[in-house]
Amino acid sequence: MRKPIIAGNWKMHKNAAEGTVLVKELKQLSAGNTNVEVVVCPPFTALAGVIAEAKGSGIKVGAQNMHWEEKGAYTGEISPTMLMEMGLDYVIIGHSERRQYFSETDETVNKKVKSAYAHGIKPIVCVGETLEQREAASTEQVVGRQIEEGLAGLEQGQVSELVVAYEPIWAIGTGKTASNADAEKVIAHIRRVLAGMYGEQSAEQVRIQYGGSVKPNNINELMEQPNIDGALVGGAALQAESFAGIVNFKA
Ligand SMILES: O=C[C@H](O)COP(=O)(O)O
Repeated sequence: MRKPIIAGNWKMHKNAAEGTVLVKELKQLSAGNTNVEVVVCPPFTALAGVIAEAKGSGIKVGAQNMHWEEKGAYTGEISPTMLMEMGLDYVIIGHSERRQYFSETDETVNKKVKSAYAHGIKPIVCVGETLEQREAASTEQVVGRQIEEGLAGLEQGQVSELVVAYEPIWAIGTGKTASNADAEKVIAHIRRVLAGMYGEQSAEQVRIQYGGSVKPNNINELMEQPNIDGALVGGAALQAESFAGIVNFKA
C-alpha cells in the first residue's frame, strides 16, 4: 500500500518570515492527519526557518533544486551536502521550469537523482509534456524517455523510495487540468516504464503524483484514480487554507 504524498512547491514565493507563518498555520489545519505525507518545498532562503517550525509536526521539508557535485566553482548553486546538513527530507528535481528556463536535461536530472540518494535526500522527479507534444500524440513517448533517461542506473532499494511527479506543462498555473482519466492513463504508463526498468514489484512501490492546477475542489477525484498517489501543488500551496484543503482530501 503506497502512502499518499502531497507536496507544496512554493517556487520563488515567500520570504523566510512568511514561510514560517505558513507552516505554523498549516500545522494547525492539518494536525492529526496521518494518512498523508505532507511536504513543503520553500525557496532556499526560507528553508532554515521552515525546518525549525516543522520540527516534530510530521511535515517534511524539501528543496526545489540542487547541484549534483558536493562543492566546486559553480557560482549560485547549492550542493547536496549543504542540503543534507540542514536535515532536508526531499528535493524536487527536473521541474519543467528548471528544464525550460535553466536548460536542465534528462542527463543532469539523472546526475542529480543519483547524488540526492547518495546524500540521503529523496528525490521528487518531475516529468511532463508540452501542449505541442500532447497534440502530436507523443505524450507517452516523451514522458517514457524522461523516465528512462532521468532514472537510469538506480539501485533497487532507491527505486522503492522514489517519488515521480507527472506534470503536463500546459496544466501548470493555467487553471487547466488533465482529465482524471488522462492523468491516470499517463501515470499508469509511467509505472509500466518503471516496471520494464526495475521490475513490477519495485514499480508498484513508487509513488507517482499528479501536478498542474491541483486545488481543493479537484483533489478528491484525482486521488480516486488507482495509480495517482498524491499531488505536487504550486499556486494552491501558497495559502495554508487551500493547501490544507488539498492535504485533507477525502480518502
Ligand atoms: O510544482 C508544481 C507545479 O508546477 C504545479 O503548479 P500549479 O499548481 O500552480 O499549477
